[in-house]
Amino acid sequence: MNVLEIAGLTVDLPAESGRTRILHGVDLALQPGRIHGLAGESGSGKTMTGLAVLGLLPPGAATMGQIRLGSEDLLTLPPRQLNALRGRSVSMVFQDPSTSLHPMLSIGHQLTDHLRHHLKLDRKAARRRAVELLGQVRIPNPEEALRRYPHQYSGGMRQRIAIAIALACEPKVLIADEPTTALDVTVQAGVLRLLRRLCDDLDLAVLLVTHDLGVMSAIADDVSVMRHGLVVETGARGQVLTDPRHEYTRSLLDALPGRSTA
Ligand SMILES: Nc1ncnc2c1ncn2[C@@H]1O[C@H](COP(=O)(O)OP(=O)(O)OP(=O)(O)O)[C@@H](O)[C@H]1O
Repeated sequence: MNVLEIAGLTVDLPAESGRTRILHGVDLALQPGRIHGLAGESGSGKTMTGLAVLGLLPPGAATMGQIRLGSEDLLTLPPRQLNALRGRSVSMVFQDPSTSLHPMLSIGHQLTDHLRHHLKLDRKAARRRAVELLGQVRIPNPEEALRRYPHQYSGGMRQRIAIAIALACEPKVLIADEPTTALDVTVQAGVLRLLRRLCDDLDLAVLLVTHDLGVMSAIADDVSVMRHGLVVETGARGQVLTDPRHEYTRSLLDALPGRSTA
């Protein structure tokens, strides 16, 4: 069963000479408890696909197609309803956790604000839930962490905290856009394992945007490959990464060091 279904998504952005089409009819389906990797070269439209789901495309963007979440088409929802949905049913983790965490506010402040705003929890309940969330993403001493500030944590820990905030409202869908790209290689594996565990435990549907096929082969269940604003190949990870059908996927794999599908 698909929790999120993107069908024929096109996105036009304003350009000097009128409009430029950056997505040309993207099809993509996410299932609960599965990580769907979205690969492709820089500029192929991976990030724009994620932003379209969240209704966060650049100003002046025009869309066609459908993004179905349950019975709703996110592309036709009025802004207020889309706002309510964002961060609740669908949430996002970005490459650089310092862009999603406020440097001047304590971790507790940021987490409880989010919980009180979206879930209308009282102070005590929000605090309890915040401690639980920090434990879930394996932040040591969650009670104490509430009083600390983002700069007191390493990049990997900050990304875990950003993931905790993204999960605060128990979303059905998590979009993770290059979540480990800014991290040390040694820390990357831990964050990927965390995403895997959360996906399994919470039955989350995860869209993992990454240009790194190594990351993809480590944790994705399904893989889609984008090129020039289109998904050119979709399938189970094993099939796409070992027996690609599309020539472009083959060329991406052949470009990996020490690897050839020929
Ligand atoms: N704010 C913007 N205004 C206009 N065009 C944009 C904007 N942001 C991105 N684009 C264009 O949209 C296309 C898709 O970009 P997108 O960021 O989705 O690619 P990507 O696959 O995520 O690449 P990367 O791996 O480099 O992040 C590119 O051609 C890009 O130049």
